[in-house]
Amino acid sequence: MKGVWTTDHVREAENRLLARVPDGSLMRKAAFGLATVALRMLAPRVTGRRVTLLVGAGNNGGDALWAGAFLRRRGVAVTAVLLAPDRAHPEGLAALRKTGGRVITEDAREAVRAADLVIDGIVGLSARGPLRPAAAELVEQVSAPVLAVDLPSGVEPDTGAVNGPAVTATATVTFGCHKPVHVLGEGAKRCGEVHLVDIGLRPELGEPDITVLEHADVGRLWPVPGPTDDKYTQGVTGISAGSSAYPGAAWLSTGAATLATSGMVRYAGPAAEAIRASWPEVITTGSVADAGRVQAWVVGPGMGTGASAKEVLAQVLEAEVPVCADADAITLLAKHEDLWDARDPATPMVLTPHDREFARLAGEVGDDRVAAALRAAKRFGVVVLLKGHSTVVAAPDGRALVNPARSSWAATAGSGDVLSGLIGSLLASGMDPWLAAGCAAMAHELAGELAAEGAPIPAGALLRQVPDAIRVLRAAAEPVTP
Ligand SMILES: NC(=O)C1=CN([C@@H]2O[C@H](COP(=O)(O)OP(=O)(O)OC[C@H]3O[C@@H](n4cnc5c(N)ncnc54)[C@H](OP(=O)(O)O)[C@@H]3O)[C@@H](O)[C@H]2O)[C@@H](O)CC1
Ligand SMILES: Nc1ncnc2c1ncn2[C@@H]1O[C@H](COP(=O)(O)OP(=O)(O)O)[C@@H](O)[C@H]1O
Ligand SMILES: [K+]
Repeated sequence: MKGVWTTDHVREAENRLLARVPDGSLMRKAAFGLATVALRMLAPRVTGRRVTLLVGAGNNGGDALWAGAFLRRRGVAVTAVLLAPDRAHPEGLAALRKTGGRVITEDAREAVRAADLVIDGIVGLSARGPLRPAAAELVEQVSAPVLAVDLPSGVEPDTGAVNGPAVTATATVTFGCHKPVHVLGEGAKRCGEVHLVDIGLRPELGEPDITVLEHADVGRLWPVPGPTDDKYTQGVTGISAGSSAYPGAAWLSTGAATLATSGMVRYAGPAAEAIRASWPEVITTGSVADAGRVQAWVVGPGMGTGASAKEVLAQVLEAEVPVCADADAITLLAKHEDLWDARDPATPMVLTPHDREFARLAGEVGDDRVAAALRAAKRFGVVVLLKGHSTVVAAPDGRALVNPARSSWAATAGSGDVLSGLIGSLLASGMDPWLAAGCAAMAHELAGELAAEGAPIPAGALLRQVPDAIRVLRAAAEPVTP
């Protein structure tokens, strides 16, 4: 598991650390790490290569200037462009000048265009809003790879939102810990590869604000049958989905539950015949009332939002087993407040809205997706999985998890139906609902990537890769044998 801390918490931790280490030592440590990555990006030839530093008013610029001094010692030709000449970090500037670095304050376009590598030290943790015009104009001239200091300037550090001109980095070097910008939304894409430099901050940081699961975590958590298990002990998943208009949603969701865990899947609804034909191992019935016992329900995909769908949803909620409510079930819950009364608040529930469904339920998502999901989770007393390129999973107790996608191939019609089936099967196994949603999000994204191999895919292809995704996750959890 990887932890992520908000800028407020990073700053508090930094202040505690700064109070007990010699002046300037943290910045030099950070800058040395930055220079090391810069050298790797310039390799194999380093001497004589041209690095241009874009230097802003604060410590982010200070990091860039100190890194410039380290690069000078390795024979790199370094030019610093000072965007706020009167406020450039004095010690960093002195160090760069001492090593023979060039410093300019105007006519910087040529230095930017001619660079083999540009280091973005415009703004870091204190950034607010997009790049200002002078910086934006220079950044537009860049054609070389960009190494961002702490974060790509112009991106909001705590949300990853991009609301105007911002740097797109080839790589980002961050210090002490990951921050939200590195895992959330557009910002995460703008970071490129993120390198973490240890500056001794970890002991000063408390519990992370956001958790990012890794393959090995999910591989360890994925339920597998043991010697004493049978088809019932592993949890039976119930799927209440589909309609005559959308039988495909039922097929995708049921298929995902069938492939995700051993045990048993029951389907209840109008697509029973189609389900039986392609998933013969699924026990099918026409209605939730006739379905028999399940340990978790998935409800919503393609079920419609009319009176009969509302009735079905109420039956599912009254069953007092964990529920994953997706798609039309979310719209129904937003439309009919009385549906919430059917639910025992102590029974786990996962809602899986995309942005428009979220808006119906809890208002516009806005820039801060983690805060929005946490707010809704608390208000409704449920786990909220907010879909997107970075999937956010928030629990009512304040836990937040982010699954940043490495590609966007999963953004295809019906892929959300697959996700709901995965979540349902993990809930049926008894997994904590917050983890169930997080593990499912990772398996889903990985299945999409395995299926796509560089070309668009339908949701059915993503579904077929679920077993391979689970294999990859489980393999990551295996101890390495020498
Ligand atoms: N503390 C530590 O121990 C360590 C810290 N470290 C480093 O310090 C960095 C944080 O440094 P910091 O706090 O000095 O602020 P920083 O982000 O450089 O901003 C400076 C000023 O920029 C301005 N500005 C704001 N928005 C802007 C925009 N959109 N476009 C243009 N300008 C904008 C605004 O000033 P304004 O012009 O508004 O007066 C703001 O005050 C951190 O990211 C890491 O790199 C490392 O060395 C490790 C040890
Ligand atoms: N840009 C994106 N990058 C990666 N994954 C995405 C992106 N957009 C959507 N997804 C994922 O694709 C799925 C789409 O779900 P949803 O919108 O409910 O589709 P549908 O209702 O057609 O099944 C979700 O798992 C979501 O997280
Ligand atoms: K930066």
